[in-house]
Amino acid sequence: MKAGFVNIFGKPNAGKSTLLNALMQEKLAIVSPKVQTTRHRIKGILSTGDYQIIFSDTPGIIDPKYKLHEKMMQAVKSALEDADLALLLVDVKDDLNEADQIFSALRLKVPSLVVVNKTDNGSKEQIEKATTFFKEKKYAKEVIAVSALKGIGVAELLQKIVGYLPEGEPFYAEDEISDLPTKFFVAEIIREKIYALFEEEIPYQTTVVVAEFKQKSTLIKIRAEIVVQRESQKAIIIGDGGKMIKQIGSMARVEIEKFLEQKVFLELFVKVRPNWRENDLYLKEYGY
Ligand SMILES: Nc1nc2c(ncn2[C@@H]2O[C@H](COP(=O)(O)OP(=O)(O)OP(=O)(O)O)[C@@H](O)[C@H]2O)c(=O)[nH]1
Repeated sequence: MKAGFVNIFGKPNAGKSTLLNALMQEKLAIVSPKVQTTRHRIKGILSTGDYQIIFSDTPGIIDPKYKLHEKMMQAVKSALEDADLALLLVDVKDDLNEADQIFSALRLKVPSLVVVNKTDNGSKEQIEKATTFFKEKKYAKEVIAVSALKGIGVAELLQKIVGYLPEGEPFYAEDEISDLPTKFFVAEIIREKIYALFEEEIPYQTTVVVAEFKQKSTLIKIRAEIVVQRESQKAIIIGDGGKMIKQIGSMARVEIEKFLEQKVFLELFVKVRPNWRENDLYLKEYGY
């Protein structure tokens, strides 16, 4: 039996969450075309009869600009210290030198595999160039090209990962897929819909908290709060005659029901918490 911890690093938008979901064959991490969608370390636990891998998706590596960013980077740093293997993810079209600088600066002590992602989106030459480039780097044990989105190369990557895991007993029960509470995933699904429905700034000003999660006879009643920084943002989230918040609610409900495999009654409220991104108490309350 093999068991170990694998952490996924990379710049915002490299496709870390998509790769985690592809490896897990389950949607755990939310995905959006906007950068900095992931704010926490999300663990996905993949168990078979032969191995258990505990994957951890990290927020993209960035320079902290506000306190929420600092918390996000602490999540990256804490991930550096506790893995058996690191996956360094890079978009095939990214600036390779810049990615190299970021990966070198991590000073990883654990073995790492460079994963060149989005091969469906790159030419043969680009894929080869990126692969050759990273093969020469000291920190790269191996370089693997994948498309997380299309699932190309993901099974091969999984095989390689297992090869680097230490022998050991599983850390979690076989039916656990994450160490994060269900409430967290529900809030994340709602947050994903906000990323999908709103332009530029709104998603970054917003967080979601599940205030109530109750099993009633035939359904689960969920009350969630969408937290924004200003009244004007509240008005945008609600929309004309409540149009937008209804849309968030109906999109999120469909997906939450799929995730929980149960009928859900979802109530959404918007709360204004001035400057929550800079406030330690709020950040703590919202799980950062
Ligand atoms: N074409 C293509 N797009 C991909 C692939 N993997 C991810 N994407 C897209 O890239 C965007 C970012 O993907 P995410 O998985 O959210 O990226 P991330 O690295 O977790 O991003 P952060 O949360 O900002 O750190 C999304 O629009 C994905 O659909 C891929 O293999 N091919």
